[in-house]
Amino acid sequence: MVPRVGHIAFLNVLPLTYALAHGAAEGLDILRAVPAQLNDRLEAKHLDVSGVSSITYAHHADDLLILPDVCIASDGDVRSVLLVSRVPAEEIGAQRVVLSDKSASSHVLLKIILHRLYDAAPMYEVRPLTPDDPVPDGAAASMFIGDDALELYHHAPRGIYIYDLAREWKRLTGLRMVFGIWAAARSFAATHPAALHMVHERIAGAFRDWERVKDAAIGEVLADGRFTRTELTEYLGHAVVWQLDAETLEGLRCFYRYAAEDGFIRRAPAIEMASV
Ligand SMILES: C=C(O[C@@H]1C=C(C(=O)O)C=C[C@H]1O)C(=O)O
Repeated sequence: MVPRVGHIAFLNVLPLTYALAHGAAEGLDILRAVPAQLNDRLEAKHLDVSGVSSITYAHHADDLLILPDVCIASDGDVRSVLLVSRVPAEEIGAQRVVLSDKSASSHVLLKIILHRLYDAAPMYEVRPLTPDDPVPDGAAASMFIGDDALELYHHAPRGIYIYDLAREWKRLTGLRMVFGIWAAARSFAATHPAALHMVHERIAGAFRDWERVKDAAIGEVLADGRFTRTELTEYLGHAVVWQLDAETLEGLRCFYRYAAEDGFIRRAPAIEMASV
């Protein structure tokens, strides 16, 4: 049996991208896609294990288990999850806000932040977005994630207000924000424990190896000229946090609690980890 594994096609998981390109993909069937697509594929049982949005687990906790040790989080500024606005956030009110169609967790995060910190209740619309046209006509603001957001962070258009949503979350809660997790289908975990162990070890091992390979890994992605070495070094392992430890789990529990309180999920799920 060849495990079907979803891989997030963003720089925020470069340690794993690098490992997969250097041997760790052997014996795995890898699907590379943005989080929203991987969420759908894991929910539809077309994948056995995947990097997904943390909010996906809250919607499907009966079918999924969280993999221990690894996640995509930040402790304050993350740089790649942004509200990009024509007006200060205090003035968004009931105007239109466009949400990136690549995301799911950050939709809920933005709604929590705008509701709790800025007393706003916008009309939300999910659409594809591009950094060339950061706030489409007719909208007051938009929300970007991933490499496009990181590009806007480093090349903010004139006259546009940029809010780092992980910084806003830290201001609201004092906690870390967990955007992404790795989840396994419960049915796969029950029937293929050895394969699950192998997949988890490949993923966790990639992040353990990061210090050793990071200069080479960053070197490989510099060629497209989108980011500098300094930008990527600061982003990977400083802004982005990959350890799913007790402190990070506290942030995840709080995210689920607020999401439930504000009506975006039915209830905060108990966090159940896969045994690997
Ligand atoms: C920090 C990030 O976290 C991501 C944001 C996600 C979401 O909003 O659903 C899901 C997975 C992560 O890749 C990012 O993409 O920049």
